[in-house]
Amino acid sequence: MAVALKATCFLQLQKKPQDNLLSRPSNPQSITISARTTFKHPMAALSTVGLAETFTRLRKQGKVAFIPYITAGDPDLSTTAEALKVLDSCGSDIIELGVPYSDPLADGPVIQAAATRALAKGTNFNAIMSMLKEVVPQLSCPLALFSYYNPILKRGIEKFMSTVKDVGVHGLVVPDVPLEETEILRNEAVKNNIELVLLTTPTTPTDRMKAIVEASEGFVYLVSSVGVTGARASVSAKVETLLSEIKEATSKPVAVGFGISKPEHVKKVVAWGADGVIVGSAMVKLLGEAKSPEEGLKELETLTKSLKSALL
Ligand SMILES: O=P(O)(O)OC[C@@H](O)[C@@H](O)c1c[nH]c2ccccc12
Repeated sequence: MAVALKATCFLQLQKKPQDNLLSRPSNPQSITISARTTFKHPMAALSTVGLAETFTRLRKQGKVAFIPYITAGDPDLSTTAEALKVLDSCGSDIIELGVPYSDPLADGPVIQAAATRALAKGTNFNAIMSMLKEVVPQLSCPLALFSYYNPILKRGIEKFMSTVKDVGVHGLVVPDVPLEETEILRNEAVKNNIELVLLTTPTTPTDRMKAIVEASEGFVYLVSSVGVTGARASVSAKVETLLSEIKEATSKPVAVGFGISKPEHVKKVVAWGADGVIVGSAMVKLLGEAKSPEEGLKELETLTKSLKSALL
């Protein structure tokens, strides 16, 4: 609703731009437009809101963030572009987009297979960036890029960060960067106004968890269970304790991922106090294993709506 309201306000302001550029809109909910503002796309101004700000807005509304993950280029990049729009229009609050990698150590069979298919199709970082340059201005929710550490080092941290920023990405998740090396990554991320999200797990020692939540930007990613990504029959009850321990250490929002694939999983994690729920493998499976891209997109929409409705 809030996004629709803001979009409506924004579109109203758009009606006669020459009248609105300098006037102060009467409705305090409307966005104040300065003479310097240039309009790329009616929703473009909305996508300038980052991860932390998104959580702040949702917290004020008493809402929990719905955060889907998909692998770029699976089944192909044009379907990825459409999937981002579907996920956005179905009410995703943040979207995680994975850069396919040949050695995805933290991923289970579903996302590993997606990465293999995407790489086999020739998906590469530059092609993903070109796609995002077109698609991000059409999204109303922020994007968090998912990449393993090695491709970032190979491209050069500075170059990687500035390229990602240029296409309008707000966040970055690097699941395999050692905490000791996040400082370098964080410095470059901050320079480019990118929010570097760090992960804590059920086996992370308390002191290390505290250092992670202290350094994490945007939100804290709580990995719900040991092992790799993949839909589970149920979400570990340990998440409840882990969430309260983290919330004692920080007021930053905490989103839970790994294994979440059904509405009942979402309800449980919300009841335990999560600020966001992350769903990856269940989404990736639908997109990558469907008979056609169109069918995959339809199934993606159905699953997103059913999981999102569990949040309301
Ligand atoms: O796939 P799952 O079990 O729904 O978990 C989310 C996960 O896919 C996504 O956040 C993710 C994709 N690749 C990762 C690697 C490490 C940690 C997390 C991830």
